[in-house]
Amino acid sequence: MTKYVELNVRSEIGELEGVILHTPGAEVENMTPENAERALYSDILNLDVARDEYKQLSGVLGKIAQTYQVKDLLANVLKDEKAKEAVIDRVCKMEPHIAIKGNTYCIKDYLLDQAPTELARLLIEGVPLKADNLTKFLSKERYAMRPLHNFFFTRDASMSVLNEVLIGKMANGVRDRESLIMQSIFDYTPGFNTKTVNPIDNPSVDPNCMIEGGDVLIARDDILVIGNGTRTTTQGIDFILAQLLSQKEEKQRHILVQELPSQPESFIHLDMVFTLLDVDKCMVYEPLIMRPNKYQTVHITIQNGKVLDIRRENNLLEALKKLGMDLKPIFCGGNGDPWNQEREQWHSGANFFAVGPGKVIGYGRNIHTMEAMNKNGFEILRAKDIIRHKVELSDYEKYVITIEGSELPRGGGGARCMTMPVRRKPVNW
Ligand SMILES: NC(=[NH2+])NCCC[C@H](N)C(=O)O
Repeated sequence: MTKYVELNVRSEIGELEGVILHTPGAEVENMTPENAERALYSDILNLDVARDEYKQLSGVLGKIAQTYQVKDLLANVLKDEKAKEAVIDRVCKMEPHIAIKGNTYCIKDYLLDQAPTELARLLIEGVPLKADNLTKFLSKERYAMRPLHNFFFTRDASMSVLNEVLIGKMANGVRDRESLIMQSIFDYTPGFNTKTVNPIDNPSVDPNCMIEGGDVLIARDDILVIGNGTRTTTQGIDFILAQLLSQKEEKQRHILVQELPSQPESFIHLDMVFTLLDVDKCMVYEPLIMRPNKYQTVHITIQNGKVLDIRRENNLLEALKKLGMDLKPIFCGGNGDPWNQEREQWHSGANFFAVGPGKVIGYGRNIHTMEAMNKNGFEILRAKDIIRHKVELSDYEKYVITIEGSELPRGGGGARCMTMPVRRKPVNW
């Protein structure tokens, strides 16, 4: 029996109680160098190695919190005939070619015939095109329904914000079905006891609205820090703002917006350059977050359903400090050498996932970052040693659990990108 936790996330660092994961499957290898870019990867991946590395992440998380696999959650939803039809209808609405009778790629009936577990697999791994006529035989497409290559980055397609789930409006069509699956999971799994908000269900939403979870950080229950770049547009942030305004809360709430460069691709999300580590520490890619540059920081203050104030700030850390969050930055790639900073940022060196205040997970390969963490009081513990009981987490107060990452980062992300927390304990600020 799966033990569900009620959804509630009010910080980036509160002790983790539940998290949604997706172990990379066949979808990760279903691409060629030529279409890796279309799949949003920096390179093609070796699945065996990727899975081995991933096991370190999921193994460690399994010792700390309740973990859920997307595929299991989805299969469970699909057991209900009504839910199954609704999910397939949603998919067909988003990818109409699979539903049009007579269309070469029509697979709707085939999908409806599948048992829950198999259907869940197909929805994630894709449905290969059966070459049973000339058009299909000559088609360059290998799939009637494309694989979701990026689903192991469960962070992006849905976001737990307090006790609701904001569904991502993905910047790239290849990730759209992920959002739909996440919405279906939360809509049809009563155990999470939550409500979903999906921009596309709102008829008046701006067509340029885009929001991905890698850009949305809950610094405190009254402060959202949101990246504005290639994946989350100003219209996306305005959608979130409108949601907050509609709640008409008496308490002041804040949105801090950080503009991001569009190049290189390792800057896709805010969590690639800024993550929270502890009540008083954060990880930064220093050239972007700390140094004066053209990427602006904007502070929006909301109260009683109104925008009280909207202004530019010098930088993110100063803005947070004004709100009572005085965070000491630790530099990705260490202090000093810009090459080390660039190299380690590229391999998701700033992308930490907190399992509690001062307790985080990241890639061990980024040695300069690890050295900086260690100098700031974090013990470096290998995930492998924890899984094998060579090291007990309870013996340490502040730590980084390191996972190996030679294949996983080629997909374009790190520990935060690969985790979608559903419940955290309150933080003692
Ligand atoms: N939260 C993150 N930084 N996620 C990284 C996602 C990487 C993925 N290849 C994409 O381009 O969408």
